[in-house]
Amino acid sequence: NVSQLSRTTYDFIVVGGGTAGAVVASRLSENLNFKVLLIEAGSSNVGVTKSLVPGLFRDLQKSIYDWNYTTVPGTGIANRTLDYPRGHILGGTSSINGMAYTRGSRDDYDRWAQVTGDPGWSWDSISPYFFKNEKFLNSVYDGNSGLTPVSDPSAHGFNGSMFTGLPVNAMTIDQRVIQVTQELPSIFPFLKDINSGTPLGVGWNQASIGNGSRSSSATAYLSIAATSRVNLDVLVNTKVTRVFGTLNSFNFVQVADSETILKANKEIILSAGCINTPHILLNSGIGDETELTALNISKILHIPSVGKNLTDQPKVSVQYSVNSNGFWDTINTNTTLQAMAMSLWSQNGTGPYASPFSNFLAWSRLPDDSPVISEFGDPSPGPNAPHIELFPVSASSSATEPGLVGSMAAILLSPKSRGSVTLNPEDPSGPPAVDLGFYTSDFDMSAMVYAIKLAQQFYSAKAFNGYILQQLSPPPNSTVDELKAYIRTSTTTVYHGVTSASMSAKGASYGVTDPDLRVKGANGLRIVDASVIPFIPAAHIQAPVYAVAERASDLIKATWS
Ligand SMILES: Cc1cc2nc3c(=O)[nH]c(=O)nc-3n(C[C@H](O)[C@H](O)[C@H](O)COP(=O)(O)OP(=O)(O)OC[C@H]3O[C@@H](n4cnc5c(N)ncnc54)[C@H](O)[C@@H]3O)c2cc1C
Repeated sequence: NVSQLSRTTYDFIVVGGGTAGAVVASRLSENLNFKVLLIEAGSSNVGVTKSLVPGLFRDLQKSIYDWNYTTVPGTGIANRTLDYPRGHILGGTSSINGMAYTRGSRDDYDRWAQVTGDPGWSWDSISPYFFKNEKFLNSVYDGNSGLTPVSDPSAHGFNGSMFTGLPVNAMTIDQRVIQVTQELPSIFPFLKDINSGTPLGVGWNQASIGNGSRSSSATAYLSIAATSRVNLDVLVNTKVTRVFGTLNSFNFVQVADSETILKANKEIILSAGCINTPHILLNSGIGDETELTALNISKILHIPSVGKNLTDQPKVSVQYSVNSNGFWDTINTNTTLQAMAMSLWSQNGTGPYASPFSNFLAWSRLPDDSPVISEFGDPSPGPNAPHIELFPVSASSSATEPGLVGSMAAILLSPKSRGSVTLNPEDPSGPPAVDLGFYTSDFDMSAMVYAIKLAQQFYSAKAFNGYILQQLSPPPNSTVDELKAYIRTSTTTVYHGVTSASMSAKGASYGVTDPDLRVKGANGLRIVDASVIPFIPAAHIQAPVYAVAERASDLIKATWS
């Protein structure tokens, strides 16, 4: 609580104790001369058991641990709205996410370096930060099929902060997935390690789970730092409403429901995530001047890119009836099994609840001679980067429709479409308008049609004979137009929003921060979270965010040491 703080002036104030913010606060407070304040709008993660149990991660959505955003109706998705969860708890979205831990391709980061003019963002430069983030655990897989999940040890850190590892529970289709890589190696080659920098093929999933429990930025970076360092204060249940100061020294923070103004002598670091960081900036008068004026917000800095270019990856599911109960559906439909799973997890972190949603991820590129690329161009950063991700799940894509169903999620990793975060004119300080812009680019729609066909190819391998009975949705033999209609009416998202306050090259006429993540034109204000990512990587986003936060911490320390 603000009134309990022993001081109101710090060296650094980190706004948002989420994935990135917890890392930055923890790393900065390693220097005992720095007084650091971390402000989180949500509650503490301590005692929130559901956040620790991997198999219960969906229960955190639409709870008090979620900001509960909803997108605006999307023209490309049949005017539907989508839920847009964001973590409202220490650890932020890393405390509620699906825990897949993937870095993307080396080409993704080399493009970041190229567009920002900073070689420090290249794959070779940022890789040490991936290693610094992770403590890869050798886990034991419980399958009796003779399979052993594999990874490449040279691609991993073993002494970092956050637990990562391979699957521990055998799932119904594991053996068949491996058979697909043997049967169709030219389309679905086996990939030894999904985090090697060249993620093309089918590999064992890696997740931010250790000893059966979720590892979040709060459990990994804050639990020890916050309790043992007198130079780090953590405020929870405290919402920052705006930041202000002079352009030479942007160093004051205002919070809701308090008269107290907090001051950062050195820097304010905004880590409120891809929706709330632009929301705070806009409410602070940093954004497009015309749009701010229309909302009666005094312009402090004209930066038109604030809230623009929001990028996310659309997801569609292909569903099948299958002849045996899948791993998750068996549990999701049976309360006795659920109680047993919880009991096993509570005793020693084992059992089905110690698992993420899928044991495999598959990545693929559109062929070089694809008509989709010749017609619309190639938005991917290079030949090592997949356009499509598939993850096969031995369950329905929706926990609310369980049964004898298997599904394949098809994700477009390299969308061309862009959305936005804008203030609600009726209530600028209330929830912003989140527009994902899905399928406003024709590339995305055509690439998603290809992705569905790729998913069908996967499950039509002989390896699935005797398991897959019938394609349920989209209807088998759908025409391209029917597939497009299915895509529009069933697309959801993987919640990987980035780029809403992007970094760009020094002196660039677009972008919000310089490559060192300082807001252009405002001394003392930095952004460190998913918003600054200049192009979405072919990845689930937490590992990239962790690497950004680790590097940013070093940049900030170097500035002030
Ligand atoms: C349901 C779901 C599943 C996902 N699954 C995966 C997955 O399996 N793998 C993966 O890699 N990624 C996944 N993601 C995405 C990934 O977790 C996020 O992209 C990433 O964690 C974002 O990190 P961040 O630091 O930018 O923001 P966050 O982690 O969201 O941190 C922002 C923090 O700031 C706080 N905050 C916001 N506004 C204020 C304010 N005004 N005042 C004070 N505090 C504030 C928030 O409460 C939050 O704690 C998933 C996301 C969701 C929603």
